[in-house]
Amino acid sequence: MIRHLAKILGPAHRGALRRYLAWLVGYAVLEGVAMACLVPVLRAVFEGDTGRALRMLAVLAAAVLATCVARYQQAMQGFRLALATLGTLHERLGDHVVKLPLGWFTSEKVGRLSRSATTGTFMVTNVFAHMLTPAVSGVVTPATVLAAMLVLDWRLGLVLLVCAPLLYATHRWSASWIGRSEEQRDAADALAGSRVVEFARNQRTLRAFGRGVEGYAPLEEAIERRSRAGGRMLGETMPRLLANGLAVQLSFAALVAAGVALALRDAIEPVALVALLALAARFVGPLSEAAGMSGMLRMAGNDLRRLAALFDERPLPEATAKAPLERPGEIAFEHVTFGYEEDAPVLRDVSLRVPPRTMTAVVGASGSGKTTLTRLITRFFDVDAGTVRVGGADVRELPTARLMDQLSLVMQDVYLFDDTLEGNIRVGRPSATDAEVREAARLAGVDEIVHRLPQGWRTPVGEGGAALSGGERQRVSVARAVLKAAPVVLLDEATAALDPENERYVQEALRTLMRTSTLVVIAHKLPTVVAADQIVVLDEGRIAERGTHEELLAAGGRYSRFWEQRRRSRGWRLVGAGDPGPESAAAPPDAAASAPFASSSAPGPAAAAARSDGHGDGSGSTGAAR
Ligand SMILES: Nc1ncnc2c1ncn2[C@@H]1O[C@H](COP(=O)(O)OP(=O)(O)OP(=O)(O)O)[C@@H](O)[C@H]1O
Repeated sequence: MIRHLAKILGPAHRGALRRYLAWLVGYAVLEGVAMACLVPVLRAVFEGDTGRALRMLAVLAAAVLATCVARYQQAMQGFRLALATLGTLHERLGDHVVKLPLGWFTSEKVGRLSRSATTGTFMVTNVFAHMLTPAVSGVVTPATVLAAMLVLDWRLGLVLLVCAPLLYATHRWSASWIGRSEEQRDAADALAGSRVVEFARNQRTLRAFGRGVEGYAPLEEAIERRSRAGGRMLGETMPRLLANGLAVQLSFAALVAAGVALALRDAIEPVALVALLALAARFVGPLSEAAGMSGMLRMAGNDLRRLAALFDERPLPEATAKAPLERPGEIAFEHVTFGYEEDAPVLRDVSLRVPPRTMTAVVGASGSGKTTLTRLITRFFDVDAGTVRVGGADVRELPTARLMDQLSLVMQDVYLFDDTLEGNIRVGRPSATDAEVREAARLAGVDEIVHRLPQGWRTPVGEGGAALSGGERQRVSVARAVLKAAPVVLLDEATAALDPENERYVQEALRTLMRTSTLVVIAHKLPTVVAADQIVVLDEGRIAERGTHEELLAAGGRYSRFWEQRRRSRGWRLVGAGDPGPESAAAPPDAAASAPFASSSAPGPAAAAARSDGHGDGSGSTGAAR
């Protein structure tokens, strides 16, 4: 836990952390010493030695005072560290994640980051403010009491020493069980909470399908799991708490038995025995307090581990020297092999040159590696073998900012900031003039949206662009790319989801972009594929074919087979899976035609393509296969 805290706080607070821990340990030792001082005081009182009693009382008072000072110091330093965490952790997290490769930002990892930035930060502050003190004094104070006992009466100290491993083992055993079951109950609580939110969020869908609360299995299951976890926690906690108590009682009984045996043989004075037993009773107090916090401590430990793991994520090596961009706008893949997992290449020995100001359409079945190809250009990940070049320079030798200056991205999942329409386009080039922003918007067809919106350019688009349709968001994204005018534009042509009007604007903007930029398009639409200067057909991570539309048709290979399929698909219709007849057609004939390279191996679950003559083979797939 301490190691994780040091990592989370960063080098700037390591000194403060060390000082805090020193005060904390000092406090726990002093607490034990103060308890031990009680023994000589009681002895002197019972023996009627007032002078010695007063002297020992003064020592006890000094020990108590020192304990108070140490307690105050460690509490203040703990609060200061908690405040420092609150003040700087988000900034440190931000500084760190901004250096991580873009490929790191999967939805799962972003979700984890968001949890760590909220509950994790809260937990770190809580650890300093409330948890570390009982956790440390639960070990250090009993150890000090034991040492004092050995000094004051080695025989009773020895009995305690023999009992200590039993107490420690029982404590660890029960704490880990209690912690685990509290953790499970907490996880079940969190799951039930998120299911309720999900249930509320999806009311429209659920009601549309006539599903009430009693019919929503994930929520029912989560509630059931939560009550099971609660019951299990009770069932598992009680016997372990009892076992813990029993170990304490047994140890105490052993100590009393040994003390009485010694007293009967006059080997110890009854007064001293009472005082030592009082000290022994203090031995178990901090242990019990730490045991009571075991669940919280375990959960805090998990949160700290997750936060520390975030700081362990390593950025890709950043180039310091600027490699010259000798061939601006050119992209080259030289024998590139890459896989997300070891020994599972997704791209295999890919070599490709995209000349400046040309358009390359990348096509291929779902999972063939099209998106991965574009991710390597943006250096989301580093290649396993070979080289990816942008503007003639190895992307690994370009500082991130310089590489990003060369690229514009228009991807499927367009994210708009909770800002005005204008502000969202300006993201493409913050220094652009108003006239340039308007021109980019006009080219991408955004001005047409502006006229319809109540506050025109100043209309807020809502978080994530919620106030706009998917097609409109895509147009804003294209406008950003037009405004940025980067030498290379990477575009995932998600136009399968666009209506004809949106699609027309996007196609027009593509033509504009082609005049100034190199375009690499993950193509879904035939007009894009046909207009491309070169078409790259990917098949299981390899370039299966490359050439112009005419060249590939003439070659009579995979591309021409897809083309032929498209040609025949003019008479196809989309029917629901399991639907017996072609007459329940759901899409216009050219819906299938727009996705010539949708997967033939994995047709979409919701729709299967069938020829209108009833001989469907599924290979036409859906237009929205991506
Ligand atoms: N972040 C990731 N981690 C692990 N595997 C991944 C990741 N992204 C993609 N893959 C896998 O890599 C392979 C290629 O994926 P990629 O997205 O490049 O294909 P694609 O041709 O773009 O497919 P689609 O047309 O369906 O989007 C697939 O098998 C996919 O499951």
